[in-house]
Amino acid sequence: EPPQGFSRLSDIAPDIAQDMRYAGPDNFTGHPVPGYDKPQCWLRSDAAKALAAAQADARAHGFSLIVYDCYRPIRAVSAFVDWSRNADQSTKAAHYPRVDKDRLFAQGYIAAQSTHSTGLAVDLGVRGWNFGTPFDFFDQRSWTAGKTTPNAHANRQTLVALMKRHGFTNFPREWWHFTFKGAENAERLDQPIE
Ligand SMILES: C[C@@H](N)C(=O)N[C@H](C)C(=O)O
Ligand SMILES: [Zn+2]
Repeated sequence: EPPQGFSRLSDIAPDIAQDMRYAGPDNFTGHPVPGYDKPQCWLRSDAAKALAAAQADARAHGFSLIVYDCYRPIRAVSAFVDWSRNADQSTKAAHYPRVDKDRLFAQGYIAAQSTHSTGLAVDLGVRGWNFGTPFDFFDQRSWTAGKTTPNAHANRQTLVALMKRHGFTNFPREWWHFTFKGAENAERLDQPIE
């Protein structure tokens, strides 16, 4: 069960697609991440309701959201730190071709104290849209205002504007990462998603 004050996004917004990357091997570590025992999006209920409103807004404009990560247990963040210090480079080409993996935290692409652990951050895109780079491609080309095609730039701007209308702020180094109001000072949790 989600912690007190949290909801399963599937209960609040069942038509938002979920591709929970850290629950399986298709992520920058190349393995399922500790703490993600089920491929479910959990969020603080206020953020989940705001995301449901964003999805209704998106639908009214002819598109639909897909989430990649929501609440992230602290143990998962610890696993990311351990991964950044090990010698495995198998995901470098797909996820961090121009950054040393042990610099990903210092460069801001992964947080050692993540707002995801509060349940007030979400990584997402739009079904069928091209954003110029894939989710979790840690590179200047993924910066929201970074160099990309006109279409991808327009898609990023549309997503940022949509999310802003519903209380979410984009992280300028990752077009996919958004935080809801209050995320910086909220409690971080370690309950696994199970
Ligand atoms: C790792 C990436 N998906 C992400 O969420 N990055 C931010 C900075 C975080 O780890 O909180
Ligand atoms: Zn994120």
